[in-house]
Amino acid sequence: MDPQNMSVAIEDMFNLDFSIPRVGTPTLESPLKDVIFVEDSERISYCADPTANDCLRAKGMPIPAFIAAGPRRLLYHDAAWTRAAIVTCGGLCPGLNDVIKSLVNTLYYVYGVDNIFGIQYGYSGLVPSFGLKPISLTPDVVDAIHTTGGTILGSSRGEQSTEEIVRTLDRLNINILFTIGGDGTQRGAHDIAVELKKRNLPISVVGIPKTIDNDLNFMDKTFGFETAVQETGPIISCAHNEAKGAFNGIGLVRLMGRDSGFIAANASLANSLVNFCLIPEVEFQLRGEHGFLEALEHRLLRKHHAVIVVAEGAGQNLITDDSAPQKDKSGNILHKDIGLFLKDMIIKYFKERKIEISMKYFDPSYIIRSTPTCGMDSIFCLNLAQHAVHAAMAGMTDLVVGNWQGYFTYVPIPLATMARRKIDPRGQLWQSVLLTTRQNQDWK
Ligand SMILES: Nc1ncnc2c1ncn2[C@@H]1O[C@H](COP(=O)(O)OP(=O)(O)O)[C@@H](O)[C@H]1O
Ligand SMILES: O=P(O)(O)OC[C@H]1O[C@](O)(COP(=O)(O)O)[C@@H](O)[C@@H]1O
Ligand SMILES: [Mg+2]
Repeated sequence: MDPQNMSVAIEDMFNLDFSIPRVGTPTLESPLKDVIFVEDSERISYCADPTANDCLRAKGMPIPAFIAAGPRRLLYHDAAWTRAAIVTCGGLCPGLNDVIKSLVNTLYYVYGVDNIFGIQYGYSGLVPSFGLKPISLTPDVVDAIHTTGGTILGSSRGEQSTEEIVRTLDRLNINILFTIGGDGTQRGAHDIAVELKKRNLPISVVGIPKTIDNDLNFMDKTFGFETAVQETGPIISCAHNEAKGAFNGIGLVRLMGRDSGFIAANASLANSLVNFCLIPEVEFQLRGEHGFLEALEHRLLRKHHAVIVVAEGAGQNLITDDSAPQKDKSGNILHKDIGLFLKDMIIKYFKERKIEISMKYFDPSYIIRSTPTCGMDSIFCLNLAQHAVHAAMAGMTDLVVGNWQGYFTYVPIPLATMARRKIDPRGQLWQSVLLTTRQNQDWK
């Protein structure tokens, strides 16, 4: 089993439905030549261990497995008549433009779809009262967009009426909607797919999962994550330089990670200059024998410098101000700022102890997420988009493209969004962070 994935209990795995719905029966011969078509019966097992699967088989139990991604021999949508729309929602993430470009190129060059529309500013672009007209997308328009960060379509948060979105898709004669976004976006995409089914409208809704926090379920990684980790390199290096450049220097770096600390944990491994990594999944105390501040003091006495990486969702239980919890327009809880809180607490603690320190604080969150992708991530975006187009043309709907143990998969949206993926404190990733930072050496 995935040692990092605590979110879905193994006993619940057997009750899950891995099948992907279709908007209709595919009957059209695919125009693709010289490719290896994938049958719907081809599966990617959830559990990589063949012995475990044999055990399940022997007991007559179902083997949890994803439908394999890839081109289908028979299509539902007729390329000549197909009108496809692409929307990007939620926060920015490296790779949005790579995905848009690859969707357009695959639709246009591989399948021959030449009516492709970009929906502006997220789901608001599908609500007429916002007055945002779809823009026409061609290979020429998207030619070099992968070299810039952000999204050429714009994005947004905030609730929009599913009925209105569906009415717009119907009025625009859209056959396929590609939704590039995180858990919120894909929940919205599922609502759209349900409403389309209710109205008997054969429009495929296919998601490409975006989350810089890497917290979507049933996928090993999401696009942009690798770039985000890479982008932390120069910043952590600067924090280290600042920390070493002064007696008792402290470099404190706050990274994104609302509820899951994957960026912070992986950044601590990729840049093994980090001495303390704090994540939402592992609670800690500030003061007392087992407190973080005592541990930091212990470290400073030994080495006279320290680099701390804190994920934005870490230590929320420590911030006990009376202000009401805040939410963003999409209903996501806005965490209190653990970075600034820790900075103040550290300064106060050492002042009380009359120990001179030099505190340097870094918050690179928006710098990291608005950059273009790095090499492997660009390839990942390209592949995700190609598989999204294969699924859509075959008439599949209500799915996101995933990647599981190196294989591309089609994941039903309700599965991908049923729970948030988090770091298992007993799993290999966190254990490796502890071995690398050796933070428990100071932190008893
Ligand atoms: N539970 C939900 N059901 C339907 N739509 C949702 C839901 N949560 C968010 N959305 C919509 O999806 C869009 C993006 O959601 P958001 O949470 O901001 O970003 P992300 O997709 O990155 O999680 C917003 O327009 C939001 O209204
Ligand atoms: O400031 P914004 O635009 O609301 O976005 C910030 C949030 O977006 C996130 O990056 C999550 O976005 P993802 O959907 O990409 O996972 C959080 O880590 C962060 O709190
Ligand atoms: Mg989200």
